[in-house]
Amino acid sequence: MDTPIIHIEKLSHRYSVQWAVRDISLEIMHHGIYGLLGSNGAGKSTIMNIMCGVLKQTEGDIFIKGINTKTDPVEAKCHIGFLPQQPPLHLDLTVEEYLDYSARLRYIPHKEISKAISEVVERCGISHFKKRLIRNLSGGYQQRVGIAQAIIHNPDFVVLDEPTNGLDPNQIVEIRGLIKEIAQERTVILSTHILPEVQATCEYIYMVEKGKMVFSGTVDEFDNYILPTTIRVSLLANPSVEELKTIPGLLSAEHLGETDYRLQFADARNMVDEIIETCGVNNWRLSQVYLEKNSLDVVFAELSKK
Ligand SMILES: Nc1ncnc2c1ncn2[C@@H]1O[C@H](COP(=O)(O)OP(=O)(O)OP(=O)(O)O)[C@@H](O)[C@H]1O
Repeated sequence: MDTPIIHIEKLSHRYSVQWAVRDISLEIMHHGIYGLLGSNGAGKSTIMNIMCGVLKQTEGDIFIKGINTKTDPVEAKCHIGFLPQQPPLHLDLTVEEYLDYSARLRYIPHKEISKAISEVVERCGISHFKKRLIRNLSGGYQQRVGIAQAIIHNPDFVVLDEPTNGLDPNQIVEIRGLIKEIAQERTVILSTHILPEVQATCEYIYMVEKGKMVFSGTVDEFDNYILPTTIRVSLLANPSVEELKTIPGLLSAEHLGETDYRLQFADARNMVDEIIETCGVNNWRLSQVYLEKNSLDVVFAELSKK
């Protein structure tokens, strides 16, 4: 069997007396973007800091490509790239000087540093700013430099803590594009509490609340976490709500105005066929029918209560 890129086993962490992370386990086998979701104070940064070896866990183990971060931290860190919530930039260095410094920290052999810098600035779209002081770059470009330092040693596993925080909408789109590119050949875990970000970038979601894992699944599974119970229909024949009660399984119906109705079921997922059939038999002239899904905000709020 292949070795997972990251394997977390029963991770717990306590700051003095208070547990911030409790019994988290997960395993990632493939490249792509994985979202770590959770409200403020849920434990995301703590988990990420432990994954990257910035913080030593109270209990549990983390293996990066089979290497235990606790017993072989230096070897494990060769495979990890990290962009913390506060990018560790040196504002008075140029982009090139800073990346040279980052490369040395990553033990890239001296002869290979210049090539590594050229490749990473190209990849992150900052070649034209190589000689510029970091303090004179916009927030979006500073974030690109932060991502560049995280991947300069070509790690398989990259952790990005709220990578689009504080950026304007255009910069957010650009940084998301860059993250998608780098995730083609790596596993990227990013933390956020911005739900559209998860929808726009992630393939898989882990959600933590009060330090515990409350959800693990695909974005579609997250989307469908709360059972849809309502279906919207447009009926050109304008039947009365009373007449609609012949639809099998219907709990209640509401007339929303003009030709629009909301139909309520215990579980609305498989009711569309029944509705189409009943509308046909009664000649209600169905012109539109769709399942009303819960928004990601509603799912997030529901999971936050767990
Ligand atoms: N150094 C620390 N000492 C004591 N408690 C801490 C420390 N760092 C974090 N905590 C506590 O641990 C819990 C988890 O915090 P953490 O920063 O990991 O959450 P988070 O999900 O990253 O939040 P945010 O989205 O606000 O960054 C919180 O209750 C926080 O107050």
